[in-house]
Order: sequence, then C-alpha cells, then structure tokens
Amino acid sequence: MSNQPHFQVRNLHVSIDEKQILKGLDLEIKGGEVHAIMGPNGTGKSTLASALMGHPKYTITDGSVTLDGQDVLEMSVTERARAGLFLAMQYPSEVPGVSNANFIRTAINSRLGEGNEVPVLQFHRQLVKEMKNLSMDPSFSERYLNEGFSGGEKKRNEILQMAMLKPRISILDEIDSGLDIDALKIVAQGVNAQRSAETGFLIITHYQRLLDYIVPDFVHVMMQGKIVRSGGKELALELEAKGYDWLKAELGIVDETVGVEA
Ligand SMILES: Nc1ncnc2c1ncn2[C@@H]1O[C@H](COP(=O)(O)OP(=O)(O)OP(=O)(O)O)[C@@H](O)[C@H]1O
Repeated sequence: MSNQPHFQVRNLHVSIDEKQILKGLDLEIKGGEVHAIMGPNGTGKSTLASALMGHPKYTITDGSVTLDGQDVLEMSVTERARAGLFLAMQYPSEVPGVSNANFIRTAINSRLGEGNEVPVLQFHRQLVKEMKNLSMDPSFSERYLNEGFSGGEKKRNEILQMAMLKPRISILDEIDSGLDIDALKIVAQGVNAQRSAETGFLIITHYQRLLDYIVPDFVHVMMQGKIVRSGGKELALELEAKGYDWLKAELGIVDETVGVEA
C-alpha cells in the first residue's frame, strides 16, 4: 500500500460566533506536494488552519475533511495529531513548566501509541541532530516551551517539532512572519529537508519571498472564505508584482474579507 498521504477538503463551511467565515473551501493535497495559500487580511486563512486542527471555537457547518479516507472532522484534536496532521501556528503559545524536549517526546509517543514509545537515547540523538540543522542552541531543548523565546525562535521551534514528529500533512501558518533573512532561510531549509512523497504541506503566507525558498507546486488565493484562484508558483509572483486588486476586479469582488459579499 502506498504510504503517500491524501488530504481532501471539500466544500468546507466554518463559522465562529454565528459569523460564517469559510464559505465552501475545496483543497486536495497529496504526498510530495507543497500548496501555498495567499490572500488579503481577514479572508479566513488562519481560520482554515485552526478549523482543520479541530480548534473548538470554530464550528463546521458543512463540508468534509478526510486524511487517507478517514473522516478528520470526527476526530478529536489528539486523534488528528495521531493521524499525522500538524499545525505550526502563527502565534505559538508558551507553556511554562514543560521543557521543550519533554513536550516533543510526549507528542511523539502519543502519536506512536502505547508500547511503541521512542527510546530515550534515540530521541535525544535525533533532537540534537534536528536542532543542529536548524542552528538552534542546545539549551533550547531544556527551556520551557516557548517561554521567553523571541518571535523568530518560536517559529524555528515549530519547525523543530515538525521535523521530530514527521507529520503526514503539515500546515504552516505564517511561519515567515517575524523572521530575519537568515532565520527565514534556515526555517525554509528545515521545511525543504522534510519534503518527501510521504508528506504534504499547506503553507499560509503573505509573502512571495518565502516561496523563493520553499518552492510550491500549487498556489491558491483565498478571498471571502474560499479559494478563488489556483495556479503554479508563477501566480505568487504575479500577486507580488500586481497586488490583489486585478483579481478582485476580474472576479467582481467588492470586499475580499469574509464580511461582505459582492
Ligand atoms: N475568534 C474569533 N472571534 C471573532 N472573529 C474571528 C475570530 N477568529 C477569526 N475571526 C474573524 O474571521 C475573519 C477571518 O480571520 P482569519 O484570521 O482567518 O483571517 P486571515 O485570512 O488569516 O487574516 P490575516 O491575513 O490577517 O492573518 C476575520 O474577520 C476575523 O476577525
């Protein structure tokens, strides 16, 4: 059996506090593919990421999400992580009292299930190797999760978690925000090192610059809570050069946010 993930989002509708934010979003990610989602502020990109991971604030009002044919929407947050979904967040939270290393080891063991836990020595060897790849100081493994980390360090730490967990589908929400140029390159290299037929990526970004380093197979534009245009990497270049107005004009969209329909 192929080990390639197959992630399908169909006609997804999501609301928060009675406000409809996603309004029929379709997306399909297969193993080996990198999909980028771009779009103006307030069009529902982070909502998509949170809803896919099962954030309780977001209510799915219609549509389906499957990973390898399994119904993701029926799964708890833990079950989604176990199935191989991973979200690197725009604003990772701090967890005082829990060391970074322990957090990652617990997450890996939870994914592997009882009786299949990763041996401690093997875990630490892998952690040291991945931290080196991301140019992270070894002291970060024993520091409390994200506590006192700078914005860029938090983002790097998210990629470390991803590298250790080896998810089937990784959703990276604005991992480029707040990164200096060198850190951006290191983070992108960290992502590229994970690219394989056994993983798929969904990268949410505002900037074409990130996509120079992580070259996407598909670029999607989101407006009014759905994908309104898809293309190859050249679409990101076109947006960078021309902004979004031409696309809004072409599609007859007056307000691109989720609030106002044309
Ligand atoms: N917890 C919440 N409570 C109320 N409204 C929310 C909440 N989360 C999102 N929204 C609203 O949903 C809309 C979409 O927000 P979202 O963060 O998904 O957009 P985005 O495309 O990721 O924006 P940005 O590019 O600015 O990060 C916005 O109007 C936002 O105010």
